[in-house]
Amino acid sequence: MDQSKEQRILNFVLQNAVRGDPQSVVDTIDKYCSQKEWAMNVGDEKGLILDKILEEAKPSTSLELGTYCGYSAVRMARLLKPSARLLTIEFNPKFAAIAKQIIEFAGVQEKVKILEGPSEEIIPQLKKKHEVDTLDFVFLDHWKERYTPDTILLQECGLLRKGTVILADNIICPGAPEFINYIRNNSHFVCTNYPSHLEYMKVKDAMEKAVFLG
Ligand SMILES: CCNc1ncnc2c1ncn2[C@@H]1O[C@H](/C=C/CNC(=O)c2cc(-c3ccc(F)cc3)cc(O)c2O)[C@@H](O)[C@H]1O
Ligand SMILES: [Mg+2]
Repeated sequence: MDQSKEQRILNFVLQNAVRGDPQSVVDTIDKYCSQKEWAMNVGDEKGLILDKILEEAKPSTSLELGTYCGYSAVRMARLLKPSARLLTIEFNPKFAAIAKQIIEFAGVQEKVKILEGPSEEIIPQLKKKHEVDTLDFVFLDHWKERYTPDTILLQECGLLRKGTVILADNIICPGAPEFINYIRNNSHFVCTNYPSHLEYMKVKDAMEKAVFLG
């Protein structure tokens, strides 16, 4: 049975990146996906926006929706302080298995916990089962039509606090129009748009930051 693109990305990392060096893992995935096979990682250009917003937030507890191969999990974990934690939710077991190996190869497995399953099931378990109090940072990069329901679910579960930063990928491409309409018209959030480009392409994209006001 021939390999999947995600398995080819994993193999390229195992053969070309430096074990224990998260920056080399990020750079190696970007190299593969810009030169060999496109993949839906947040990428290097939007990755720098993610880096800056994450560093400003200095989060202790972060959540990512949509792990995929673990590129953004490694990218974020490399900037977190030693005691900080990143929980990342992925419901495709094949992608979760790839991400686990990439996260371990990068040496950030102490900071990152992959929660396998659909976000709508796992989010309500975060407080009791995963000992989360409130979230300092949330990265939305899963199915775009799920950004709004999951943001509402996070609020309903009491996981947002005054100042929680939510950052959403793909506001233009593929687009999340329903989320943008919801979040920009919600007086409990202050929104900022960050124009950029689709990963590894010249196509326009953007990220949206929404800070919860409580
Ligand atoms: C059911 C909702 N709950 C979920 N719970 C847990 N994991 C979920 C969930 N949804 C999706 N996932 C996972 O998140 C990932 C999905 C991400 C969806 N992302 C995109 O569609 C996407 C797509 C593009 C894109 C842009 C231009 C194109 F021409 C083609 C594709 C670019 C991006 O940056 C993207 O993020 C997968 O790993 C999937 O298994
Ligand atoms: Mg994306």
